Amino acid sequence: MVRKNQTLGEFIIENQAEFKYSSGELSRLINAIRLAAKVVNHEVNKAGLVDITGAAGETNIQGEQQQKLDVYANEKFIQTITNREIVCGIASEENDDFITIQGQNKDNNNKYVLLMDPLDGSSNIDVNVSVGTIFSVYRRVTPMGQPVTKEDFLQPGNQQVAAGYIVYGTSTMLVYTTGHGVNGFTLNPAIGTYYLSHPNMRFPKTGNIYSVNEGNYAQFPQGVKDYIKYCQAEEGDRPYTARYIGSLVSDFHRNMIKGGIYIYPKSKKATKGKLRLLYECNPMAFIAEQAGGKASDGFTRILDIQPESLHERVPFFCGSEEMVNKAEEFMQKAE
Ligand SMILES: O=P(O)(O)OC[C@H]1O[C@](O)(COP(=O)(O)O)[C@@H](O)[C@@H]1O
Ligand SMILES: [Mg+2]
Ligand SMILES: [Mg+2]
Repeated sequence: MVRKNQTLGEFIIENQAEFKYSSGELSRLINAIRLAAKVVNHEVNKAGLVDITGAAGETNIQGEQQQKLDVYANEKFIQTITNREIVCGIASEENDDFITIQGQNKDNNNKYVLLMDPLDGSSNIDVNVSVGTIFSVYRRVTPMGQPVTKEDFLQPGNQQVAAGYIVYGTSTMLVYTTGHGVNGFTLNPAIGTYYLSHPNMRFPKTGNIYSVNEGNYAQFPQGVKDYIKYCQAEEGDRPYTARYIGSLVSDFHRNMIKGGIYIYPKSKKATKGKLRLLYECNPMAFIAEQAGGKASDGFTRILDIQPESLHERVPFFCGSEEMVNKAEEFMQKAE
């Protein structure tokens, strides 16, 4: 049941009651994510002060320089969720391999695995531009009691039981779905409580915003070049407006509210695109579809792609349904 300004805690409890067989584990997991996000939010708000600025000095498996806030957020989410024994495994952008979580009695009786991008939009941390956290949850496929395996993480996105993101922007919001629509909660920092500020979020069917890093234009596939030219043409309701923050979460959030499309295509330097299927594209695609939007790699529905490795990348076209359809049309035509 949805009531405006309901707190996130109330929403979780009231919505769990709707699922007769629910054991409360997913609710406890969302609660733990809510808590970890508050801790990380506190540090994000200090970005710019010496101790939290700049590189951490390590390179992650993506070959990217880890920022101090990448490492901090990763540790806080893993710690908060491990301490509460709610999942049997965690995979993160910042960890080479998945982590097995055992209960106090060394058992493996938790049924969910969590995949996450602890800090999204890392290039924006030190320049005071909004960043985020992205998460995705699956039921394990291996039998209870056994340690998790890669198979528990390499599930197609259409098997997700929950997905969401936190955007640390002008305000801090937690937006998530459990497959029954998308709801957004804004944090009141004075009292540390999230309130339901955006019930039942929906992507407008179309819009006039396109988000793509045009600096890579020369390297883009012909279909993407043609679609960008289409967006810029002086015809009908075009030209559209170009908006690109460089934080997937923030660009997605704006486009979900105003109507728009975000594209991170493959290019000569990024032959598979840049974004990671498991903890960036799958969760955002699940949210997009639950909000009436669409997500593909230009041809195939993101949620139907069978993952092969933890950190694999895919091209990403996501946003208002009619705009993604149009972009796909150009991709197919240029094939
Ligand atoms: O600077 P580029 O190549 O446009 O890439 C920006 C994209 O990369 C990302 O920063 C990748 O995410 P991380 O910051 O989590 O690595 C996205 O948030 C963003 O949309
Ligand atoms: Mg990211
Ligand atoms: Mg990241």
